[in-house]
Amino acid sequence: MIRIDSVTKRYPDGTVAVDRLSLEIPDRSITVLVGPSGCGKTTTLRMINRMIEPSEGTILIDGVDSRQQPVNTLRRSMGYVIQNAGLFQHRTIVDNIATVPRLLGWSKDKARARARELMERVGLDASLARRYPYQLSGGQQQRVGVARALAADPPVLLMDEPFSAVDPVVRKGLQDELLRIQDELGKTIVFVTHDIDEAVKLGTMVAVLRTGGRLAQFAPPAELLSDPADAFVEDFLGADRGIRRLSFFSSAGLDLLTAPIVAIDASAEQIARAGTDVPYLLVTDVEGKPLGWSEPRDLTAGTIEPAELLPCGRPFVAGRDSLRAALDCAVLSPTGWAVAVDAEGRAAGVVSQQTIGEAIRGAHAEGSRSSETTKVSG
Ligand SMILES: Nc1ncnc2c1ncn2[C@@H]1O[C@H](COP(=O)(O)OP(=O)(O)OP(=O)(O)O)[C@@H](O)[C@H]1O
Repeated sequence: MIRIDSVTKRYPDGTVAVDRLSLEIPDRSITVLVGPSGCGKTTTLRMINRMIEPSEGTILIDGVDSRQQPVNTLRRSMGYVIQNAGLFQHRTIVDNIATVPRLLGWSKDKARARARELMERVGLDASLARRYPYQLSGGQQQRVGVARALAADPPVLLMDEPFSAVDPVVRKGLQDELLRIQDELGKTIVFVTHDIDEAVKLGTMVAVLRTGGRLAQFAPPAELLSDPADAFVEDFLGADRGIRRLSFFSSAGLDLLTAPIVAIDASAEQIARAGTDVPYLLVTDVEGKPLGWSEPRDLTAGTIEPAELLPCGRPFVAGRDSLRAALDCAVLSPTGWAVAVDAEGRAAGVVSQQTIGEAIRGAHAEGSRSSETTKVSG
């Protein structure tokens, strides 16, 4: 839908912010522009909606040169979200969100109804509708910014570091919300960030730019992590690239053991049978939810005290979470074994660090034969 074709931006003082950039931005997915400060991300984004005009090259929207469209029509087909949301301080939340529909000539009632619907969609409580922006937290304001950009249902969303000013917990919530909205609405999103973790989490495709506005690599995140194009990209991805790549491998194939799991009301015979050739047993409550670890010889039927067990730590959800999540659980576990649970939080099995290590080696070997890796949650 959006094709950037050999675009250069030279500012009047001679600064080349973007240098012969070509990118095919796929429809209905999130394309992230990432790179160090000053590498031309914002300039590129603003050239898409013509807030900045390219010096050379063309930008095609649905195959048509963007310069052939009236600039107002073009901008209304592209929602725009910036850092700190950029809300109108003298307007209520509902009227901020209704801005573009009102400009398009919708009645006040219809525009406000649409705004209220969008508040719900971006996770804002209806009670905030009559407030003013200064009466909202940073994260809430950012949600209003997203709702405002979506108000006229534009096919394209341009987002310039929208979540950079909020704390990491709120930021994660906003990122998850964006992925959910994208799943539901299927917008074409171009997202600027300088945070590679955010790029890897959100991007279907990630464009890494280097200073001087040149493209270093354009690839899906899994490929970026497995095959960085050069030393610059490798450096930008950071030293823990290998660990991060594990987020793309599912825990579904892990060999989970169920034998070393006993319920708190287990009989002496059940404990003896479970503990024959494992160093630790996982004790669960009567519903099967993990309570903690114990060496088999320390367990006596009928007298198991949850407070005396070794903590079992955070479990991973079997099949849903990634190998990275499974490894993290094992590394943090006092026994070196990770606990897998089902969607209801009941123990689904246990797995040792060693088995996870073997699965990782297998996944890497498989991954190097096929680049068909998709994102896994957790
Ligand atoms: N109006 C301008 N006049 C001259 N140079 C400019 C202008 N706007 C931006 N630049 C320069 O162009 C280059 C790219 O700027 P741009 O804002 O696109 O980068 P960025 O990657 O978005 O940076 P950041 O992550 O710091 O926001 C920088 O060197 C910047 O100083």
